Amino acid sequence: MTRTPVNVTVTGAAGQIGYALLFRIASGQLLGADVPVKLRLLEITPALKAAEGTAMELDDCAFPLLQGIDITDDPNVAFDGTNVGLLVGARPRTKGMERGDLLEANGGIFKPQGKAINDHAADDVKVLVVGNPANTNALIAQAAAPDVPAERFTAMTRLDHNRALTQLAKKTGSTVADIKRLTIWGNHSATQYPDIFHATVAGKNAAEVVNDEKWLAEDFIPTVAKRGAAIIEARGASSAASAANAAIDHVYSWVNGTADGDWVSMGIPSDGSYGVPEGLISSFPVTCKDGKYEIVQGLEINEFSRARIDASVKELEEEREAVRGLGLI
Ligand SMILES: NC(=O)c1ccc[n+]([C@@H]2O[C@H](COP(=O)([O-])OP(=O)(O)OC[C@H]3O[C@@H](n4cnc5c(N)ncnc54)[C@H](O)[C@@H]3O)[C@@H](O)[C@H]2O)c1
Ligand SMILES: O=C(O)C[C@H](O)C(=O)O
Repeated sequence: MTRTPVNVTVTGAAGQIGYALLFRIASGQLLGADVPVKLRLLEITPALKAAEGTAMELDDCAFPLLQGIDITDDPNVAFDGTNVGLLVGARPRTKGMERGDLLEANGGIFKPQGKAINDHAADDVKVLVVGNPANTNALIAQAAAPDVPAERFTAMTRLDHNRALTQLAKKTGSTVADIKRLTIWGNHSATQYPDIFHATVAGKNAAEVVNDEKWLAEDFIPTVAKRGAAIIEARGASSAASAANAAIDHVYSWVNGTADGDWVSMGIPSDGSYGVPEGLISSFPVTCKDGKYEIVQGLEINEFSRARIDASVKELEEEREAVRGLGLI
């Protein structure tokens, strides 16, 4: 049977993450090796030509699953019939810009995009916000889309999750495939909390295998939380291929499910679980099945973890207050 193509919209398509992402989507890695896709590329007007260049290269790959590419600078066109929206394009922080300025500039992007999703996307639309500050940008887009179920708006913390997997594997002399049930809590920012207390390494409790709270507090957590800045320092540009890879992982898990006995981290609207105020888009451990995610319940949160989750959640609350003050939500 011929499958109906899935419409995937990528914003910021001419940017560096866009370049690392589009070819993987078109090759079937986002949704599955048997799922045809149509791509919609949204860019600002001056970057349309660059997006056209990328589209030419996509054509030149002759991907069997790629059934069309549209390029536009109009969010209403870009999100028309969209099933999966990857909101990558954002305003980067520039010199002299305060956090409030950044939130305001991004409000100008994510509010109209949220409205366009509300008015034009397919009923089953799933949204992943990658553009920073990702959690609060997702909140802005979600607030502008009251007709779309709130849980369809998610923010990316899978890159942090993947970073934490590798750091823990290195510390324990294992491979990432040996590690399960790791969690990123909170904001995709330096306050995030990578939690290994429920994780396992080859079936054994990771915190017990590590048995080194100093390493956890002074090495592992800051290394993961500040990895984005370390990449910028080393590369002279922010992470791109690893960010695109995490976006692929996030959507693939959401659509195709998580492995039995394991979970992933996603920034999702809180239902109040683990004391995270309802509605904040915060990272949680989730399992996915049949295109839906569920927060893993019943985890015991020790004092060490509680303080760190609370600190990151406090930052998210402050961001929410700031965008509320700007009339963005
Ligand atoms: N959540 C994460 O883990 C994570 C990881 C890496 C990067 N990021 C963030 O992802 C974003 C994109 O990163 P990048 O390296 O691709 O940046 P980039 O500057 O290379 O590309 C961004 C693109 O977005 C476009 N853009 C700007 N405003 C737009 C709008 N209104 N509509 C459509 N497109 C628009 C720009 O023209 C540009 O081509 C940044 O905000 C970055 O901080 C997030
Ligand atoms: O840290 C950044 O500013 C970029 C990105 O969010 C990352 O985590 O690599």
